[in-house]
Amino acid sequence: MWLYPRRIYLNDPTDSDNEFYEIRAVTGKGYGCFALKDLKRGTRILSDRPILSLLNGDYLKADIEEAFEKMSAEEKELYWSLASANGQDPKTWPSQIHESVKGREVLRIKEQHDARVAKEPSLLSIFQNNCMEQGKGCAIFPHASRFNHSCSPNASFNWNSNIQQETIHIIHDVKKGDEITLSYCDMTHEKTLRAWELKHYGFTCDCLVCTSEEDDPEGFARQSIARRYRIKELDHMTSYLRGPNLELGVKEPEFVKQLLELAVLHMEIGDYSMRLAGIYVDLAMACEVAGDFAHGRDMAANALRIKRDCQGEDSPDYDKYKGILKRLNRKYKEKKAVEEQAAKEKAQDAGAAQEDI
Ligand SMILES: C[S@@+](CC[C@H](N)C(=O)[O-])C[C@H]1O[C@@H](n2cnc3c(N)ncnc32)[C@H](O)[C@@H]1O
Repeated sequence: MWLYPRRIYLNDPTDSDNEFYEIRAVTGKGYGCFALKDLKRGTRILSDRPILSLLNGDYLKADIEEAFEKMSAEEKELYWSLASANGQDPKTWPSQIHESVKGREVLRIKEQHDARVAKEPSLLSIFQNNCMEQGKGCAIFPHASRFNHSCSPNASFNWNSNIQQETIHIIHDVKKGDEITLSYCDMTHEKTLRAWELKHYGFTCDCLVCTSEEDDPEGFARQSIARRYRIKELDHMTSYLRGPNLELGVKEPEFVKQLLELAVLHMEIGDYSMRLAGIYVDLAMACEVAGDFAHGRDMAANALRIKRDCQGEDSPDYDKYKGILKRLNRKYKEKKAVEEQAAKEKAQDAGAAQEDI
């Protein structure tokens, strides 16, 4: 098995050097990644090292140029082979920057705009189109950059700081030949917002969620809109009661029901992400506060499974998730033992009472 690419490829984008997927040209999308075999949820298909990293997320053109100069000749060649979203129509972008935006941010916006509408690809236009988060900064990953977008993706990406690599995991079972996709935007957002988030990549998404018939009340698109709307509504209702405020949340009669509904909606739109894992963690904690350790451990087991499937057992905080499950398991067993002991004593008392009669 060769999960970690053994080399970076030289100006040949179709050389994936990976046993799980191959890279092929896709009409209208440049290249894309296609499964070489059936892949199960949770499979890590890639661990990728950055070729260019920036420590700050608010990078300027000069930061990229400086980092580029430090790269090897091979890496530079590879960088220029990545997709660029230049050549966009300036009329489709706002022509003014709001007066509340100041200093460095003004320069940043101008530089990025110029790179997008320029005729030729540039270091910046390529960076904008391919960069992924790396801790507090961002980076270019040679292999992870080849995955196309879908608003209902079958894989997810994550910077794993423990192993200092970008990982990609399958989040829905994939059939041999299927395209493997990531979501570049927040997939829980509604269509117009998603389109805005994707705008700088210079393409219009044609995935099933974006294109299916919206007029059909029973149709996939309508259901998808309704689900995403309800997710926003439930997020709004529950967010201030979650995490550190959970003890308050548990006192709200509808809170646990709302979190459960939120979990189901995320699964229905295919969002098996860390957000879903977070909902299950809160549900586990809420059950713990309420003394319902049986359901608590089920919720904690769901959270751990999603964490493992999206990020792997070597990801940061994996042990924290495991710890929650372990603690709830222990509390469940202790409570059960106390209940069984109480039941035994009650039965003995009843027996003794019988004998007295
Ligand atoms: C990170 S790159 C992905 C790999 C790229 N297709 C390539 O050939 O290297 C992002 C670019 O891929 C293309 N792309 C990604 N997802 C797409 C989609 N769903 N529809 C059309 N183009 C897409 C766009 O050109 C976008 O700017």
